[in-house]
Amino acid sequence: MDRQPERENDELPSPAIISDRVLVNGVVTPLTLTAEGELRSTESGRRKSTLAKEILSFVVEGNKVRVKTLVEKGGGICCRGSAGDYARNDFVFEPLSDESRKLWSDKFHQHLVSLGRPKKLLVFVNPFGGKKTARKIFQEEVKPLFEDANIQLEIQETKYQLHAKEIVRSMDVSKYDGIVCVSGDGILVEVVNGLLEREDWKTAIKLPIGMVPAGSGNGMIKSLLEPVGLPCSATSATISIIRGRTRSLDVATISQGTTKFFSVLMLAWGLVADIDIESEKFRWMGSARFDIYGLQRIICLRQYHGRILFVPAPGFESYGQRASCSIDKEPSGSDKTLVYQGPDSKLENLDWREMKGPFVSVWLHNVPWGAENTLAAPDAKFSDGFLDLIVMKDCPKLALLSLMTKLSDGTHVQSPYASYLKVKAFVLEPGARIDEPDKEGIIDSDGEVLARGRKSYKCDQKALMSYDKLQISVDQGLATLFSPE
Ligand SMILES: Nc1ncnc2c1ncn2[C@@H]1O[C@H](COP(=O)(O)OP(=O)(O)OP(=O)(O)O)[C@@H](O)[C@H]1O
Repeated sequence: MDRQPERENDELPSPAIISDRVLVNGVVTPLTLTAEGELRSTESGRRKSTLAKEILSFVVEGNKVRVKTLVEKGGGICCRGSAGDYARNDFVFEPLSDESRKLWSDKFHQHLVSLGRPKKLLVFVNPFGGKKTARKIFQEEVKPLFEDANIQLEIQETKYQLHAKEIVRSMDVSKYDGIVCVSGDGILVEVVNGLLEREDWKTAIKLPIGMVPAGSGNGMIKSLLEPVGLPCSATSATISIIRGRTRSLDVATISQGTTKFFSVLMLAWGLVADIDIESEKFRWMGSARFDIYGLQRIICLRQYHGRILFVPAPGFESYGQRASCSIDKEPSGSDKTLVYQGPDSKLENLDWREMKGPFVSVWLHNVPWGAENTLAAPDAKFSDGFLDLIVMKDCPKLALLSLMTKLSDGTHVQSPYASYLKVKAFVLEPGARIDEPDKEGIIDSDGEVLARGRKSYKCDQKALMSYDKLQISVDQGLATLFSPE
């Protein structure tokens, strides 16, 4: 049976920027550049086919015009309509006259300028992150796309821990339209902390940050790409950066006295922190280390004394009990007041609630995905001004095991053993282990160990904070990310 010619666009047509008859492979073909940036060929005004979803750049080569474009991967009849990944493709055509060539060239130029794409980016590549493939990913998948889009790059490989933060703290931010991290989430956190430790942090933190997944924890980019149906791939991430769309991101300030850490992903204490950090010793297992060590931690389950206090978001006021004591006023920033000190909110005046231990796990999340396979906080939003809090108190081991398997689709938060709520501010008062009271735990934020308690894993190593009370408040939409939408 004859297949009818495919009508790609039964939806409302996008207006044309330019429509003209041109030569394609020696055949006169009607060609249209739409306002949405698609290149289409149109025959008899009826049959349409999309030749390119997006234009990266163009060059005039003699009589011909070469357009560097993106096409939907596997596009065509079988994959039509799926929000798939993209592939690079060159499309060459020959306008029928000099005037026509000039017109096409002007229209392409105007179109590309109108998109407001970044022109110059500082790119961090962490050759050490994840499976140590960042350099290869950058060279083979990322750099060619940026080059095709005529985006100027300044490339900086990170040479040691906190190298990216050091550079960001003193760089000339006015030279760039954004910072790109070809890494895991660790470099993103360094960049945010570096920007907020500058005297000009108010403007610096508005510089858009882009992520290209090349680490073992790629929670931020997964959180950006997954909701729009894009795969968590270097190509999708790079295209999102080229397009130049941005969204704002909440930043949480974790403080202990005058010591501060700025977090964009999560804070964990108890089971999740113990698995995250202590499983390091099984690094050779790859990502299986979390499952294997997780299993061990559940079989020999630890519970911790302690207390959490929180300011619930509207609608979550029934969680916990009214706080039995007031919150101390934060010490003001002493001699370092030039750098960012956290949000201005007067925490001591808010309506605090509390939960008392023992706790199995306390987990705060800023964005939905903690890693590519962990939908930690399915309701988390990038800039709602709240953190999602997941608390596990007493929980049978079998139920905990089944919860572990639900992390991949986020249904663990529906468990009767989990409390899942949104908070505006939070205080953690971590205590000792129930079974061995001379031992304490670990507090982990964005993959960094913030505090190591007495006799905890690698407790002889220095950490930023002590295993003691710490306070968290959220600054709504403080940072900016390159985003697919
Ligand atoms: N050249 C380097 N050598 C060692 N460490 C580095 C180097 N460059 C950066 N780092 C550190 O590597 C850490 C992890 O980086 P990143 O987030 O890119 O990878 P990851 O694989 O997701 O992290 P992890 O392996 O810790 O889970 C960062 O905290 C950063 O400070």
